[in-house]
Amino acid sequence: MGNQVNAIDAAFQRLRGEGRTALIPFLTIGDPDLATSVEIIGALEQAGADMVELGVPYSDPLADGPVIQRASERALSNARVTLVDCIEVAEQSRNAGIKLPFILFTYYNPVLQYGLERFFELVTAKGISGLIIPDLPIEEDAELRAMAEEAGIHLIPLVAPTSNDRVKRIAAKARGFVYCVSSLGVTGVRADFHQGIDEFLATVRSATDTPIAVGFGISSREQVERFSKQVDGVIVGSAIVRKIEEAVPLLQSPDKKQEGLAQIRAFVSELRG
Ligand SMILES: O=P(O)(O)OC[C@@H](O)[C@@H](O)c1c[nH]c2ccccc12
Repeated sequence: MGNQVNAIDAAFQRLRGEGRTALIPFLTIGDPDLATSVEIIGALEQAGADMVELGVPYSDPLADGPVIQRASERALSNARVTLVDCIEVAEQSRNAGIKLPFILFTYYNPVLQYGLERFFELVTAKGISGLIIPDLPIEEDAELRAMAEEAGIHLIPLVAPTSNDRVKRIAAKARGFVYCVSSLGVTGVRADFHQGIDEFLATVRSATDTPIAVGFGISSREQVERFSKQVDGVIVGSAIVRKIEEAVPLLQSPDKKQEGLAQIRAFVSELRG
């Protein structure tokens, strides 16, 4: 896998040529069930998403606000979704013809429980191009980083407005993109962002040639546009997960599922503009 062009890099190159900013949705896999997650990923692609964060539900999502916490609870209670299930959803989505680059999003514990060696055997050649582990700081990620590089999977770091001098160290090692967290605190829709957000994004931009993306709190077209001038990608999670939550009754009734998927597609199309 080492010498192949990573799909995330290819996507950013294409977007740069088109003068566009990547729209990167996040969803919790297994919410409301595994088969529906494949269909939702298809709807995200149809709506114009450029890559997608596949969230592994976790019992203790410390960095998540109430919307994503509820999504994890639904996935864990309905289908007891595991790390393996999430990687199988990635594979099923590929087999369904979905081309989006996949970024596996997981807290560190499920990976540790599964075992690093086994984890990388599991994810290799399953169509996963990136990995985000929000609670694995660069000071502790050497072993996992080496294994990710070996597997041709980009370990995507997060930087927060408080990272200060760490920004340069984090950005220098970044692969895929640097995930710039727009605000302090947990995930969730916001009306405004960290007061120094513009300087922060400029600092990250000047610290690396790797693409940078911003996430946390983004829920509208105008917010996407506001950031599009400063970054290469915009990540939207809670606002989309909330739409999925609202659509769950439709998604779970066979004759109304398409209507539920259409609602999600319409919201993401609106974000994309
Ligand atoms: O939900 P928001 O505010 O749109 O932010 C993106 C976020 O959902 C996604 O990237 C994510 C989900 N869980 C996380 C935990 C930490 C950092 C980021 C995340």
